[in-house]
Amino acid sequence: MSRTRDHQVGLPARRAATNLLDAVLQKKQPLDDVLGRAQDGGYMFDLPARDRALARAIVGTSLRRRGQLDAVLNSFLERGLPAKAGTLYPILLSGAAQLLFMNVPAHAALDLAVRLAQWDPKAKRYDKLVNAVLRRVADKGTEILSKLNAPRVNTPDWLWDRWVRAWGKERALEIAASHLVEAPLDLTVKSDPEGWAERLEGRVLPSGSVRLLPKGRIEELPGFSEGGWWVQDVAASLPAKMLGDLAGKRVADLCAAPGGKTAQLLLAGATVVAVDSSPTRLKLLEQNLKRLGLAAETIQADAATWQPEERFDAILLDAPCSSTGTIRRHPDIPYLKSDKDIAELAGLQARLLDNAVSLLKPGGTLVYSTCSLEPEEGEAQVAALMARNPAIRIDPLRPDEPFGDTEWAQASGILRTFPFQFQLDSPEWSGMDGFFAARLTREG
Ligand SMILES: C[S@@+](CC[C@H](N)C(=O)[O-])C[C@H]1O[C@@H](n2cnc3c(N)ncnc32)[C@H](O)[C@@H]1O
Repeated sequence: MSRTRDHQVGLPARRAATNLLDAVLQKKQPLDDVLGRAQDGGYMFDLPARDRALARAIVGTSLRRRGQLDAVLNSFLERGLPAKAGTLYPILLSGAAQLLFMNVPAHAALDLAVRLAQWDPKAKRYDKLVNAVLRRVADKGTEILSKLNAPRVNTPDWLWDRWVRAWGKERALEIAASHLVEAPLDLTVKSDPEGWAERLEGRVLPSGSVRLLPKGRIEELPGFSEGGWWVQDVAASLPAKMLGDLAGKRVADLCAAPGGKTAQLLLAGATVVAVDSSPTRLKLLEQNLKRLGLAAETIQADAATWQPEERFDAILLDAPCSSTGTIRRHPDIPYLKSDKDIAELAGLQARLLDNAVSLLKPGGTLVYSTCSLEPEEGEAQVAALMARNPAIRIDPLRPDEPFGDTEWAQASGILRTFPFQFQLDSPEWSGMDGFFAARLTREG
């Protein structure tokens, strides 16, 4: 294949990556939304699987390494980035990512980036700038990178400051370092973890989850359509387990969609009422349960005000949150969320908690969880609930129950996980989402 033809072959994937980065970083759209749209008709709908995978890898690397890439680019953009330049910034960012972190040969990365600029009416007058800047990135970028603290510079200040305040500098660095590597794919299986691990070339984790390295579309993996398993990070599988054996119990799963925890509650023997305010997400939950051969009553309602006639033996409240514990999987979060979002979400979580408590039978159990590293959405939320409502107590994790003796169980009896935990033998196989969960009881 000639060099020109080779480059043309790589163009659609680069164009998709540029458009995806433009949507996330310049138009502030969540990556999952634009990728989702891509499947059914948007950015990548007509690309073969190999190009889709390449586009995703370019986008992931550009977001994970954005701080380093910006530092390198800025040192060659003497007058900064021109305004109103269309996709110029995503072209430079993704070009630098390919040169510095993806082993793409310089001639290919440069040629493709220049073509992308020429194709965009707003960026085309900067085609020579693209060529000049990326040439310097190829020559000098590695040297500049060697002077940077990668975990720190790839974490925006607003998150870095929060994590240092909450967890100290050492842990903040460990959290940030974990975000440089894409997360593995964890599955919760209905049964036979060893069998599924063998079929999917995965490993069984001590918790019973099966871990794989991400490969292609999830819907195409063996066992998906027959409902043998569902995708759920190992940390996300822990809160429902804190409710223990639920045989014969009536359980409300508030904020239930897409249903990973509903499925766990059903398999633990509960009769489940699954509540979510989003009709589209509730539909997804229904589809997921159907695929898994499970059934729950589903209700579309605002869980902050919902008042059914009967109270529940147990409640799981897996509240909407900033999701800063899932940045390994969602590297766009640092650039889309803010302190303001966290304050607003904390207000909603408090209202959800107050209503959840009112739905609990005396002596009943409530597990409150979030996939956030922010204490306002976890530890502080529970402390404030107990101050408002003296009948609520923490029912501490005991050393003799599953994972009660792990580093995730805190002295106060709550669960707190970090993305740098769960280290296996290589970074690609390691890590877990950052999660908070507390088991609470209502006395009287
Ligand atoms: C963290 S997700 C839940 C994940 C789910 N528990 C699982 O394990 O698959 C939060 C959910 O809360 C829902 N939600 C947000 N605000 C809500 C509200 N006021 N009432 C009910 N559901 C809400 C969202 O639609 C979203 O599906």
